[in-house]
Amino acid sequence: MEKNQEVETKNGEGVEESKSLKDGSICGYESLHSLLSANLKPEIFQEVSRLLLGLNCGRAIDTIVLPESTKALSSEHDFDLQAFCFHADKELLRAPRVVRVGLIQNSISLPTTAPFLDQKRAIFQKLKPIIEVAGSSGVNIVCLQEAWMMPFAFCTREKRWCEFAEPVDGESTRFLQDLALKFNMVIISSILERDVNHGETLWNTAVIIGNHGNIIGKHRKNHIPRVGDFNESTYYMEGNTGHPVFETAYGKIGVNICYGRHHPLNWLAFGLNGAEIVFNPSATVGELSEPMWPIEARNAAIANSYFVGSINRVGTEIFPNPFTSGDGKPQHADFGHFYGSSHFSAPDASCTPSLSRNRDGLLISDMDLNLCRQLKDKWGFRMTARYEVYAELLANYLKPDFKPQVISDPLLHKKTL
Ligand SMILES: NC(=O)NCCC(=O)O
Repeated sequence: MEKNQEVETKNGEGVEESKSLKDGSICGYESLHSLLSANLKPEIFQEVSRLLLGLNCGRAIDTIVLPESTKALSSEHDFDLQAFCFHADKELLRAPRVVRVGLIQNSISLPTTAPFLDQKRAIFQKLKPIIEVAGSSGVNIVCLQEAWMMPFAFCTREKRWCEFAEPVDGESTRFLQDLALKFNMVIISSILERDVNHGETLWNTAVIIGNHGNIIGKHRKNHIPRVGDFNESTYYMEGNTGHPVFETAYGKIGVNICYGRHHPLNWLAFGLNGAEIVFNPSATVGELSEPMWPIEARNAAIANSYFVGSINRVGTEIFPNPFTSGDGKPQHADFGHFYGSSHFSAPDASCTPSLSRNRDGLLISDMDLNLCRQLKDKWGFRMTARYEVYAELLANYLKPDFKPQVISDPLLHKKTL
């Protein structure tokens, strides 16, 4: 996107007005990367990128040049399209295991006042060409954002939004199963689930659709936020599916749904179960979490020697009835801006630039999964970790009579003479 000229306007005091709050851009740029690239001298930009994005196999992360016809489709359907490649070192006894992975972020399509069925169908219609571009670009595994099939209405606390919930084999899954089969692609679909066999209970669930259009399994969100307007505990309970890793045709994958990314032990559990890629389908807003966003996933990728694919919703969703945040501030009708910025992190501490902060997008990356074991061999985190010590601490911590292990300076509470 071109630098938005409006950003130059000054307010009464001659202070540059921030456009970021108005259109979701960063001072008129779609992403931090595009802002830096447009404003820094090339040699300085290169050095800044090295520090911000790290190096993969000793050099800046490679981009993949996609065909012009693919780029034309992204223009036609107005979504950001970027493609990268994570390499691994060549091994003597193992062939490279390169998979192509995609992340899709999107805004909702119709206002939240439209009939529910129209809203859902409009999202399907918007996503189809993006998923098709992923499929025709050879993407093996694609992950959609959290609760992609509905507006993120959990801020409202209104129960009528529960109508969007679907069984694991419901309409949204069937829509994606056709695409998975057509493109021989694994699809991770994060939905609001209605478990009809257990009293119509609701869950926040990722459905893993195999490349033959089959349902491999599901995972339910482990950690439910109780922060800001994320009133999700009004709708569903903490998940009961553990930390499953799904062995697919293209590698072992796990799904750490949104708020689970703040819990290092949640990330660890997917790693202990052998995940090679963990997806983090999310819905989060700028004011609350943007400084955390580039750090947590990257840290998880480093600490657990796997790849992470982070996906965030995009846009501002406005609801019919205003609500308050219980903080004494005025009532409002939206969550704030979902800032997109989907990206990949690798076990060697490198990461891709982020997708747009204010537009739909498809991020593609090739990744050689051999990098996971290579980083385990290099850093040995699995060997240097002291699981038995942590296990003992956690077991003690869970006891009602737990006392924190604090050794106080004996002089601290002595009266001075
Ligand atoms: N959907 C969700 O869990 N959001 C919580 C906010 C955050 O974790 O940034």
